[in-house]
Amino acid sequence: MEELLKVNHVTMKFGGLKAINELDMSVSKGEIHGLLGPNGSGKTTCFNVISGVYQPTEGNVFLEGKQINGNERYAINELGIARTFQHISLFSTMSVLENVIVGQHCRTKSGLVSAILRTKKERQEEQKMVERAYELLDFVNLTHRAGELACNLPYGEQRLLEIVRGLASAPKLMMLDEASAGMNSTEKKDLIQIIRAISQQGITVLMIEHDMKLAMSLSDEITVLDHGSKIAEGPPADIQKNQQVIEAYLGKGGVARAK
Ligand SMILES: Nc1ncnc2c1ncn2[C@@H]1O[C@H](COP(=O)(O)OP(=O)(O)OP(=O)(O)O)[C@@H](O)[C@H]1O
Repeated sequence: MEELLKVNHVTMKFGGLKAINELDMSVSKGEIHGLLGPNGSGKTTCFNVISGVYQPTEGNVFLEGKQINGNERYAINELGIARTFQHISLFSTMSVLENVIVGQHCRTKSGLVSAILRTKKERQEEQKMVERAYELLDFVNLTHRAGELACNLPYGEQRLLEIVRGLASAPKLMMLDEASAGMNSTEKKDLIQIIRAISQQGITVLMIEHDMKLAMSLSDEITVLDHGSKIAEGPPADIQKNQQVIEAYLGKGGVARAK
């Protein structure tokens, strides 16, 4: 399959700590790729490097063969990468609809002058953005919440709103950082359908996930980190029986006890 994202020999140091250590990872176009690993193994740092929150200490990140590290976050979003955050990061005092409209910002064409003068072109574009925002809200069954403040939504719906805000930028790659965290089992079932539907739209998904069942059932490919290094990669069936992965999660003592 054609490669969409390439993480090439990336190291990310914080002082003396190597949060990521010479990581190579490849995500193919169209796949759902799980990024797993125990707490503190470097998953979120990896997301932060890919999305431009951090510049890697060493190595490079490529999207469709083009180097993207060195760019600002907004530029990386414009190039086609959207993400959600482990700790929900919405514009909490804006409405649900406004949050999705803001997400489309990097795809708007009208410049500052037309925005101030509110030209016909600008009004038409605004109308299109509202229509598209409603379509996206409908996609995650949040249309009825459009006028509410984002901060008033229940936790699970805030997570969905973060996803559609990301989708609003029409990404090639959607990165989900623990999208199912704090969701109940019904919400998780809905989330699984939503992630599959995102993938069916041709958007590649890279997701950090602590719910093993969810990660194993959704992912086409999985990369596992431990202490900042890649310890395994492959399809879920291989990962589930990989001894190094089992030890990373359970510890050697835990493996012995489980036997
Ligand atoms: N900005 C930072 N400054 C210093 N250390 C950091 C920073 N960000 C992450 N770290 C450290 O890097 C290591 C990897 O953290 P990271 O959050 O990437 O792990 P994770 O796999 O996402 O963990 P979790 O599953 O608990 O979210 C940890 O030891 C963490 O304390």
